Amino acid sequence: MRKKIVAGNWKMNKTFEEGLKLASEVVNMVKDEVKSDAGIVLCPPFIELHAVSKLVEGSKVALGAQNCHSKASGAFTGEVSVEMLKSVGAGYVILGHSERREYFNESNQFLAEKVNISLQNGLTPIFCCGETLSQREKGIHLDFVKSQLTESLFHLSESDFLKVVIAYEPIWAIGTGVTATTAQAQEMHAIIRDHIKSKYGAKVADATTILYGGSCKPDNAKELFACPDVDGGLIGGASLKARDFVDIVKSF
Ligand SMILES: O=C[C@H](O)COP(=O)(O)O
Repeated sequence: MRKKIVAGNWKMNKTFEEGLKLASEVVNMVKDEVKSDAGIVLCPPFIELHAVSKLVEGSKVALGAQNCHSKASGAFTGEVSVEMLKSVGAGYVILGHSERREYFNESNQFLAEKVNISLQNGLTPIFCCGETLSQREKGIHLDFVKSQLTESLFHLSESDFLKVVIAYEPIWAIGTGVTATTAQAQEMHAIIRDHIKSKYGAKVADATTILYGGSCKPDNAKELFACPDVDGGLIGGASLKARDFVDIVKSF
């Protein structure tokens, strides 16, 4: 049985105090209300990672970063390495989010380097993929997403690939309030799984966790998570409210 996961990507939101308050609320609600063994991951901004790691210690909640550098260390002003992330207790790192692809020109090849260094240091990449509205309208969305996976992940050995979590995030659904329909989400998730199968075989494809992201909220999470190939969510806006985030976690 593959792992179910709900990860909250806070993006560039919450001051230090606000972040600690949100994390505490999530930890307390999870303790009282969540009975499932779904993975729960909080991905705050870098400056909150250390303090949030203390708050989640001993709970069901794991910690993730929103990015890392592709090199181990060195003269890269303003950047954060995987070793630093590990040292503050991060277990996951979001890579290839469409916002980083768009605003920081991150290419599939560059992301492959980040995937490699994350895996070498024991961090689980949450690798994001997804198409624009115009790609979908042109009917090239399925091939586009497949190429993102091929170019950033398919050089990995089977054992390394098995450590990666994939997040399908249609760009047109991110922060827009427009969610993919269950049919659209299921179609792409099945295509992704099939693409993995063509490279690594059915056993690996079946074991790969594929999350959905894009305006996922408490009122649509249940139907999205009920899709056979949707294994949870990468949540943006709704992860900024503890009640909403935990309600999404409870949607399995
Ligand atoms: O990483 C999260 C996604 O970009 C989804 O964001 P959203 O839930 O605000 O649409």
